[in-house]
Order: sequence, then C-alpha cells, then structure tokens
Amino acid sequence: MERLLVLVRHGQSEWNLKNLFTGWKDVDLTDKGVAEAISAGKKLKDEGLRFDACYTSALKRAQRTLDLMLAELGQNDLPITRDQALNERDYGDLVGLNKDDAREKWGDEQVHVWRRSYDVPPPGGESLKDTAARVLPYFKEHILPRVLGGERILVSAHGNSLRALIMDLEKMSGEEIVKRELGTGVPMIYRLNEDASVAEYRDLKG
Ligand SMILES: O=C(O)[C@@H](CO)OP(=O)(O)O
Repeated sequence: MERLLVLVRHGQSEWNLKNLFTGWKDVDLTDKGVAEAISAGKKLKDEGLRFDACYTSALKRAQRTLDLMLAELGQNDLPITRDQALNERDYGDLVGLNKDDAREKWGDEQVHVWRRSYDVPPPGGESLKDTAARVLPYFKEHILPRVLGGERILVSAHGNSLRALIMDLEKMSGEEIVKRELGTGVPMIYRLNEDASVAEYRDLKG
C-alpha cells in the first residue's frame, strides 16, 4: 500500500512579492506564482504521481495553486475539500504591514519572534502553536486516516499551516520546525508507514 501524502506551499502571492504580512488576507497569485504552481504540477506528473483526493485552505492562493497543479496532472476531476482549518496562520494586527517597516518600528528581534517563535503570537493573531492546534486535529480526523487507508492525497496550503503538519509528521519540536523554510511551489513527498511515521521523504526543488 502506497500511503502517499504530498504537501505543496502555494506559489508566490501578490503580498509575498510586496513583502507584506499576509495571514488570512485572501490575495491572489502573481504571474511568478502561477508559473511556480504549473511547474509543481509538471514535476508531480514527471514523477508519475497520481492522486485520489485533494485538500486545500479557504484561501484562493492555495486553491489556485491546486487547480493549476491538477490541470498539469490531467486530474481536474479529483474531489477537492476546502477548509479554513488549513489556512495560513492569522497574523492579526500585522496583516498588511510591510515586513521591513515592521522591523524598523519594533526591531529585528521582536519581528523575528513574531514570525519564527513557536508559541509567541503576533498582536491579535495566532502563534504557530495556535495554528497547529487547529491544523492538526483537522489533519488527524480528515486527511491522515485516508492516507493510512491507501488513498493518495495532495494538500495545497501555506507556509505555517504546512509547518504545523510537518512538525507532527517528522516528530519535530517547536524550536526545530520554526527553522524550516518552505519554498513556494516545492512539492514535499511523504510516504508513510502503517503507524503514520515517515517511511520516505523527499522534495522536488529546482
Ligand atoms: O505573511 C505571511 O502570512 C507568512 C507567509 O508568507 O509570512 P511568514 O514568512 O512571516 O510566516
């Protein structure tokens, strides 16, 4: 049995390009983001991968990335479940601010703590720990049982919602996962054992 789970962070968004804190703001992909999503789909196809079902967030940058990948795979007819449990971490009051302006205002260290600490939330927003507290129950109830049952599942989501998943899959600590940077449009391919531990992992960079 294959137990295949592929995770992809959406392609570059308009606010990634403008260097703005994004969170739940529903921005679209840039042209580069579209190209990254198409390239991710091509890579999956070149690997000979096929899927049985897909999951994505309630945000269009992840949904569009998924649609573009499925078009490349020739699998537009797959069932897609969209759920806000897979949304990006809510950045609270920081949403819409430029990340460099924020560093000037609050200092490098404070902004780094908001962006890459495990359990310190930005003002009015979610920490990665808070994000994991909504992503993981959803994953364990809806996605993981299907993977363990032999369905091949593709997930298109966000930097921080995927960090939460990866932390759980790879049994990493909060300190370890915040150091992991996920490239836009880079498929991360997991094959799991019966007990949900990772049997094999590789990503399709470049
Ligand atoms: O702005 C955001 O929502 C995220 C992802 O782009 O940013 P960060 O890299 O700070 O997690």
